[in-house]
Amino acid sequence: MTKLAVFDLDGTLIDTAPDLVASLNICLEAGGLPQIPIEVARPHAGHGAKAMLAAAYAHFGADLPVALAEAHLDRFLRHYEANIAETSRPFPGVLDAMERLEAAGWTLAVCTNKRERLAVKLLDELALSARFAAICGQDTFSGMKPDPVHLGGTIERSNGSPARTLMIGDTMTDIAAAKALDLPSILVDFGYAPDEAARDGATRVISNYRDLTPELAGHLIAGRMPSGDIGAQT
Ligand SMILES: O=C(O)COP(=O)(O)O
Ligand SMILES: [Mg+2]
Repeated sequence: MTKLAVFDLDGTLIDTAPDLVASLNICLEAGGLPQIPIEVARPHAGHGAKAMLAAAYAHFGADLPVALAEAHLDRFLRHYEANIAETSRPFPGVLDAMERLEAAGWTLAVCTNKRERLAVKLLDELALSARFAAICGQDTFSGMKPDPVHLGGTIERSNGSPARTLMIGDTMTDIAAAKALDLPSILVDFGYAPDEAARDGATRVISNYRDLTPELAGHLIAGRMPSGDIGAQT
C-alpha cells in the first residue's frame, strides 16, 4: 500500500491570505467599513470566509446582523471564486518537497476545509491538481476537519491506509484531524494559526519545507523519530 502525504491547503500548501483578504475588503467596503490590514486578517485566513467576516467586524467593533453576514458571505465567495489565484502561490520550498516525496514513491493528497469546487479551481489555476490523488473539501463528505470522516475519506479516495499516512497542516484543526485517526502530523509554523495547542499536538513542527524530506516522513509513519538534527538530513 502506498505511503500517503495529505496536505492542508490554506496556510500550508498555498499562501491564499492575500486573495482572501482582498475579497474580505470588498465586503468591508460594501459595509461602509475601512479596509483591514493583511496582518490583522491573516490569522483568520485558515478558518473560512464566515470567520474572516466575523473577525473583521469584531476588529472594527461593528455589528454584523445575520442578514448582512449572509449577503457578505455570498459577495465574498463570488469575488473570491472569480479572483482565486490572482496572488495566491505555493509556499516557498513546498514544490521541491512534493517532488522529493513523489520521487520516493509517496502519493500526495489534499484535505481542506475550503469548498471542494474552490480548492480544485485554485489548484487547477496553479497547474497543481494533477499532482494529487484526491482533493477533498468541506463539502466532499458528511463532515469536515477535525471530523475524521474528512481525512479518512481523503485517505480512502487516495487508495491509502491510515497506517501509512502523514498529515501536514498549519492549524489545530489539521492536527486534531490527524489525532482522531491516530496519524502522525507535521505543523508548518509559518501558516495562519500555529497556536500552542497545535505545536504541542503535532508530531513534528517545521519552519521550512526543506525539512520535509522522505526520510523524515518515512520515520514519522514508522513511528520512529530520526536521531540528530533534522537540518543535517537535508
Ligand atoms: O477555508 C478554510 O476554512 C480553511 O482551509 P484549509 O483547511 O485548507 O486551511
Ligand atoms: Mg490551513
